[in-house]
Amino acid sequence: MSADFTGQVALDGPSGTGKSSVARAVAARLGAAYLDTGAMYRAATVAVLDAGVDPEDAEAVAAAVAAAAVEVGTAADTELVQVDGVDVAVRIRGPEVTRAVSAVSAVPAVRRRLVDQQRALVAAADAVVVEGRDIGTVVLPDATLKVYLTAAPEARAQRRAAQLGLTTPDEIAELAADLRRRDEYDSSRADSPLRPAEDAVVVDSTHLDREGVVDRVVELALSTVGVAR
Ligand SMILES: Nc1ncnc2c1ncn2[C@@H]1O[C@H](COP(=O)(O)OP(=O)(O)O)[C@@H](O)[C@H]1O
Ligand SMILES: Nc1ccn([C@@H]2O[C@H](COP(=O)(O)OP(=O)(O)O)[C@@H](O)[C@H]2O)c(=O)n1
Repeated sequence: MSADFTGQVALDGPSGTGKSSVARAVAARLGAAYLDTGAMYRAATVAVLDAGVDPEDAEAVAAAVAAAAVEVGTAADTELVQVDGVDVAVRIRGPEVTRAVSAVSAVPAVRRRLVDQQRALVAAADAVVVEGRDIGTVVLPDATLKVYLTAAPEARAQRRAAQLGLTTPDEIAELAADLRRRDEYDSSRADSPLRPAEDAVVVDSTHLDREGVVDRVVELALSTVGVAR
């Protein structure tokens, strides 16, 4: 049994490496809460699009996000994502939001607002798994365990295509291009770029199945139990 883990697991990495599915399963195994910070940036993007704002207009983006109430749940077995009380759990995964989310999440005022919210949610939990891009580097620099998930670009594109039910070569090429564009945007932005924390354990999931990655992260988390930090 693994009920005795307390603390925070930070799980970072680029798109399609398995963060969401692994983080949820690890949280369930550890009896921990789960926080999907990408869902928060996606929900903020819904607010920006609904306000009719250009996602590249940083000032207008910051104002639109400041005026919206973004709410996410922290249970591993349900997905609650709301903007101003409206359920957007399905909409945040659509192509319109995916295209605009990197521009919205590069705006420092947006990040400050959501990071404050993320830290408050984390503080309310004895044990929590938090996934994103900057959890180990910025949001929780003292996390109990930091894992950085990687996978070969082809594997990531294939997984995402299967998840979205895309089959034609054109659709898959467009998706691979979108992953490259977001990798580049997220890694090169000035505020909180995507990169592994110095003390993160890097796990390459290219040749591991999902359960293999979950086992590895749970094992790493349990190895921290009883270890003073
Ligand atoms: N190790 C793995 N091998 C194969 N497929 C995986 C693996 N990990 C996750 N997946 C699948 O890949 C897709 C993308 O995973 P997801 O957790 O959404 O990634 P991320 O949150 O990093 O974007 C999902 O359909 C998921 O079930
Ligand atoms: N902690 C985080 C999480 C996500 N993001 C941004 O939000 C976008 C969507 O995150 P996500 O985790 O839902 O993306 P996928 O990996 O599911 O495609 C990323 O491409 C980043 O631009 C971020 O900047 N910081």
